[in-house]
Amino acid sequence: MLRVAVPNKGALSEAAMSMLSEAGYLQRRDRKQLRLLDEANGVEFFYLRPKDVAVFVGQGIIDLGITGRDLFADARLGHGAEEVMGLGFGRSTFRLAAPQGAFSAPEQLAGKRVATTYDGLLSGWLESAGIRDVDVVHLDGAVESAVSLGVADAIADVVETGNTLKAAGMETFGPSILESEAILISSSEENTVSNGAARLIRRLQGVIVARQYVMMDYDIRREHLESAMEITPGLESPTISPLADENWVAVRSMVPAKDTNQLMDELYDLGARAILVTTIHACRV
Ligand SMILES: Nc1ncnc2c1ncn2[C@@H]1O[C@H](COP(=O)(O)OP(=O)(O)OP(=O)(O)O)[C@@H](O)[C@H]1O
Ligand SMILES: O=P(O)(O)OC[C@H]1O[C@H](OP(=O)(O)OP(=O)(O)O)[C@H](O)[C@@H]1O
Ligand SMILES: [Mg+2]
Repeated sequence: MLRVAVPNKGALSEAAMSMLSEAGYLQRRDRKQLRLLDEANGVEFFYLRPKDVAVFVGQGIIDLGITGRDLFADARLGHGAEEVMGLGFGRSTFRLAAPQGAFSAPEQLAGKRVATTYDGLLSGWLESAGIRDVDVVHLDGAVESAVSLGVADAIADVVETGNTLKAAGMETFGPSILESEAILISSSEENTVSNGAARLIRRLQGVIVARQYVMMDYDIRREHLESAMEITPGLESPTISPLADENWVAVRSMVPAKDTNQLMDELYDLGARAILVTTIHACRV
């Protein structure tokens, strides 16, 4: 039986469960439920603290898990587990921040105190950046208050909209330490090719593609077909069907959802007509 860890609370929990539901797996209804057996799919789900997911998968107790790339890096597992793929939700950036004007470069942190919830991630980055003698202060949350309360000179934290930092009168400085999103991790490479795991990975890939692509249909005169196919090359290659009027063909192609309007404008300018866009409910790529 494949064992899969899912965040039980926090920023990633709901989105992780709805992605698994979309992929055809049973998910818990009760927020207090700690495990759930999906017998039909041969998977047992364990609902764990997102920070602990990496630990269980790293020790091989659980085969696959969903967590944040920043949380995974923070666990500093070395070869214990590996990232299989990004899941396209829970995006954030891990940044240094301090009161406006206090610091302009991370090198200035030598000899200073930096508060964070992610000490493993921060210490690893400071080491690799060659910034020594930084006092990393561990806090469990509300890190933005650390400077005004006098326990630190700067902080390192998750930034999504930047509203929390702004409200605390702080600004980011230095480079982005990590671009994070929800990821699928695996306890070993062999594990990802076992029957149940390979199927779960394929299903999640299908959900990601169904969310990122739409289906575009249009009619175009034959002489413009080649240029049109350059605009909508599709995943493999577009489907071309004959029309009753033999000067025209119908084209069907998957295109990135975010480019929809731009592509419709380009196709229209080329002479395409009856341009239709439909969402993809599910797919296997
Ligand atoms: N706005 C956000 N705030 C916090 N975490 C976010 C945000 N957007 C995305 N994430 C991601 O969610 C994960 C943090 O999950 P976690 O459950 O620890 O969040 P949390 O809301 O801080 O939970 P808690 O504070 O209860 O520990 C990280 O991978 C982080 O990058
Ligand atoms: O850039 P923003 O969109 O403002 O989001 C980032 C903030 O959200 C998270 O805090 P959370 O609400 O999880 O509280 P916590 O610090 O107590 O964990 C994170 O730690 C930042 O404080
Ligand atoms: Mg938090």
